[in-house]
Amino acid sequence: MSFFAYKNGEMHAEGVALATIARQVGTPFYCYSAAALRASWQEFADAIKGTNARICYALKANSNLAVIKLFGDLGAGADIVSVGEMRRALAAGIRADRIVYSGVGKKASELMAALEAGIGQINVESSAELEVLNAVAGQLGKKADITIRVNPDIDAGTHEKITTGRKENKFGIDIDLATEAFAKAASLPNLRVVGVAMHIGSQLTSLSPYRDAIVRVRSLIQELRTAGHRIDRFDIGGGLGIVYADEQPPSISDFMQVVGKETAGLGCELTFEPGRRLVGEAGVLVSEVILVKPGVSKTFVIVDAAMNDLIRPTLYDAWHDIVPVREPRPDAATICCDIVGPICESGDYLAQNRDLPPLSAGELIMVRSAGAYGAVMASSYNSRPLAPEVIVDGTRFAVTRPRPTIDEMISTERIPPWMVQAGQATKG
Ligand SMILES: Cc1ncc(COP(=O)(O)O)c(C=O)c1O
Ligand SMILES: N[C@@H](CCCC[NH3+])C(=O)O
Repeated sequence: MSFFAYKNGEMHAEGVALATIARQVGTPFYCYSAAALRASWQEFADAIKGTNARICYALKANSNLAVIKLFGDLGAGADIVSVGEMRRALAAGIRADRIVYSGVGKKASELMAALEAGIGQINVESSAELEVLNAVAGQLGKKADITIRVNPDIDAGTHEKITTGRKENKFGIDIDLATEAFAKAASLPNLRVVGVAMHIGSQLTSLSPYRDAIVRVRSLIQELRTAGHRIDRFDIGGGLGIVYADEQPPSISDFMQVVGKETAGLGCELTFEPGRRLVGEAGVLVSEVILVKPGVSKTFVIVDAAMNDLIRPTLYDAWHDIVPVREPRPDAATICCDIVGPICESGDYLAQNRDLPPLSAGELIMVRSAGAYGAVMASSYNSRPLAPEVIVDGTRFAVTRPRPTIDEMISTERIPPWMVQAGQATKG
């Protein structure tokens, strides 16, 4: 079921026409469907029913407070990678003990903030981090519950910039060095090892890398137990893919079956950290055509969303489906065009060589599957205000993060006093 569909010739998010939102909020804007978010959550919830497993939503995919709150209310914990994300999870009402803190480079000050807040699990990724965390926990008179994230050296078969489980990637401790790390952790008085973690990459469309990685980590768990370590939790990470073009990602229930089969008999509580799969298809980016520029070799449709709003096309050569907000006639001719933004970079495009019905200035377009790694990766390059975020729920909609004004963007900056004085002197 699509939560973004044409009704009466106009693209709607659930019961709200995108053109209505555009009139009120301006363009570009991100729009999320609450029903779509609930539906993707439900798929996970159904698949883990009756098992010893929990879902910690990976905030990095979309850290909009309303989105986090929606999942939190449905029972999600959170997977965070910074104190900023921790603050967001807590502000949205997720209990600290349901938060897992991942990340390859946590600073002592961040670890301290996490322990002070009572974060439930810290996934440690290096021997150096074990020592720092032990020292910080000691200062606070606390014992930190940790897992050690291992790097199982498995090719996830995804884009090279978002694969994380090969030994040449910076993440986790090499599985071959893991026993040493666990022994070290056990010797540190302020740490309590509760399990093992992995995360092999993002936008995975095949289950075999998960299977292969779990098989490796499973034998590690058995070895660790033989060596006397208590391993109660197995954090599988996130990574499940979504549809951008014609991918066929596995269903959540097939994924859970594979995980269930490969972890059977281990007696571990499982943690899943899905991000993209929960939010990706539940969000779109809406933009207005500024002008159309026919060229000698191609036609450029210049829109008011740019690489600063959605960086995925230029960063990962990612393909996002783009459709006009006003439904084209079924027999409408198409033209091949590049959909580009106003930024001063040739890499500023949302799509290249795309066949679309002819578009004209003032028309709206919708970029699909933009709910994950869209707004969170936006910048204000070229001093462009961050696009606002809107959530639709049935026939209601609300702006959850407004567009900042230019004044708000520049008002926190300061010109050093000596420059102000020098300027006055020059003028004088
Ligand atoms: C440790 C960890 N967990 C979870 C995720 C979420 O990944 P995804 O959005 O692909 O589900 C990531 C990002 O890839 C991650 O680094
Ligand atoms: N930012 C990436 C995903 C990175 C996953 C984080 N470890 C994307 O847009 O596909």
